[in-house]
Amino acid sequence: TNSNEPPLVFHWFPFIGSTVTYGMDPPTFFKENRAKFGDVFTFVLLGKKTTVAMGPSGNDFVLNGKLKDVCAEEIYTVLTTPVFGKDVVYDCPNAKLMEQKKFMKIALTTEAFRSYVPIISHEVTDYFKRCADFKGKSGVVDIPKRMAEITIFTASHALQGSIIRNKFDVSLAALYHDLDMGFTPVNFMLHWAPLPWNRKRDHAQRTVAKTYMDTIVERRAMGDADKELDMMKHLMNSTYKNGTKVPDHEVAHMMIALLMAGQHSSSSTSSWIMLRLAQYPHIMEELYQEQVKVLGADLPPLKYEDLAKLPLNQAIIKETLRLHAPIHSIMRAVKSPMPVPGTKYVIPTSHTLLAAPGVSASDPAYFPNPDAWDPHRWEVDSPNAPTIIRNAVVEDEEKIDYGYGLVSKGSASPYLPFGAGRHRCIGEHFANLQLQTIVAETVRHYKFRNVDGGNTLIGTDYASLFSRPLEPANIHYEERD
Ligand code: HEM
Ligand SMILES: N#Cc1ccc(COc2ccc(/C=C/c3ccc(C(F)(F)[C@](O)(Cn4cnnn4)c4ccc(F)cc4F)nc3)cc2)cc1
Repeated sequence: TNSNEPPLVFHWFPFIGSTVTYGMDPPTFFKENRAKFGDVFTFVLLGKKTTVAMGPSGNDFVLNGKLKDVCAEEIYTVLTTPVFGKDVVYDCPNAKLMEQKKFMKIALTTEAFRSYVPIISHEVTDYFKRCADFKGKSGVVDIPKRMAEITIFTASHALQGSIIRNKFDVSLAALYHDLDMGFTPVNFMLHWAPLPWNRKRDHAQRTVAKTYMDTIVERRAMGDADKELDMMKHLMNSTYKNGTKVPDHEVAHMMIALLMAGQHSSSSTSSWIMLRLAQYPHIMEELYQEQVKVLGADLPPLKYEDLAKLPLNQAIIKETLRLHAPIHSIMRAVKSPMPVPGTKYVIPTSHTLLAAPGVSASDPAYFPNPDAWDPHRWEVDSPNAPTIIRNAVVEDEEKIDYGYGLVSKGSASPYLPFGAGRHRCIGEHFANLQLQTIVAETVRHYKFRNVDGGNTLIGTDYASLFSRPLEPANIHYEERD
């Protein structure tokens, strides 16, 4: 390596480099090499020199990089464009993505959220009634499979509107599965290869996009009779700054992108939540008591306003995302040599940059007893409260507007499950609403515990694009009388 490049992780074979050790368990790989080299080091990932920049300053370096220095679409487009479709997200200039995020964000209003809570509650209750795996008063269930179904129904109905939800019968669900097959890290390399899953992906993308485009035509014909407050309706009526209306195919492709985003992130997170509640049944009991105390023993149907009155219910999602963030590696291409502040390193354009916000989220310097899943740590006076809260240093987080509203730069924060800066997530509030409603509804129906009654937790599968629990992950459920 040149004198001013970061240290290179030792590896035996060129091209393969550290791909396998990294790919099997990224967090361990990051932690072990951080101990050796500090917050900035380089490793070879499928023949590409990849420089990791960790800790709050590393997160800032990568996530708040200037447009002239770092590029997301160059890395991600090979993976996302065949799945989402052309002209959206990473298949267009960043300025166009910023406008698309503005359209998406405008549709995610409080008024829309108010209508989503009963929709999601109903989908969850209905699912538990219909699902064969939950038919007995008690039993064992493979929870990730069930949560994948619950999230696709709740997300498609709320985010995509009832017409698409009703089309999510067997056919669309099967097509969604084929689309999903193309959403794998192997396609960072083999996206072009005429492999069976890539042909299925391409057929599914065309078919799903056509279903959406037919629905757009259907709804346009309905005119004012169509009262639903969903994303599709809003995107159909959006116009770019240069005056052009969003074309139907771009609406369809953005809807697929949002479906994929929402599905993978929420089904992984909700699976981890349920596994953690089975690991710690007393927390599930506390959640139930919190609702009884705040909403009354008759537990009236959940409303949007109720969610803000259930702090432990909210803390469950925060704590689960702290230890189980679905996106463990955020990557950028380097477009011009980048000096790393406070070091002598200059990252050349031949490298890829990688941010791993999850590493600082389990750093004892910021989170005492970091590996403990302790939702109470988010209460201010808890012994495990994050350092930033304990010092009551309420950083007036720097905010910046990239064209889709003010977002926190998050530059000093050790907890960034939704990213930060230009590419920050716009689905955070929807995800929290969806997950909080699913959890609040579930604790009303069931008590969970590990099948063996112990307090172990299953391992993580890092081989797919979003880290998620290894499967099958069985838990024991018992109907709450
Ligand atoms: C627990 C749930 C979720 C988590 C943890 C999550 C996480 C993230 C992260 C880390 C990023 C930044 C990616 C990068 O910088 O390369 C991101 C971006 C994004 N997410 Fe999410 N997300 C979640 C749910 C959602 C949902 C429900 C939607 C849509 C309704 C969504 C849509 C997006 C979009 C459009 C971006 C912008 C990508 C860009 O600007 O390059 N996400 N998300
Ligand atoms: N051999 C081997 C071998 C090698 C390596 C490995 C493991 O290596 C890696 C490396 C990097 C990554 C990156 C994850 C990654 C990035 C981007 C996206 C995304 F773009 F898709 C997303 O952000 C997703 N998203 C956002 N919010 N919710 N979902 C998104 C944005 C907008 C949008 F509209 C829709 C979206 F859904 N998704 C996932 C995963 C695994 C294993 C094996």
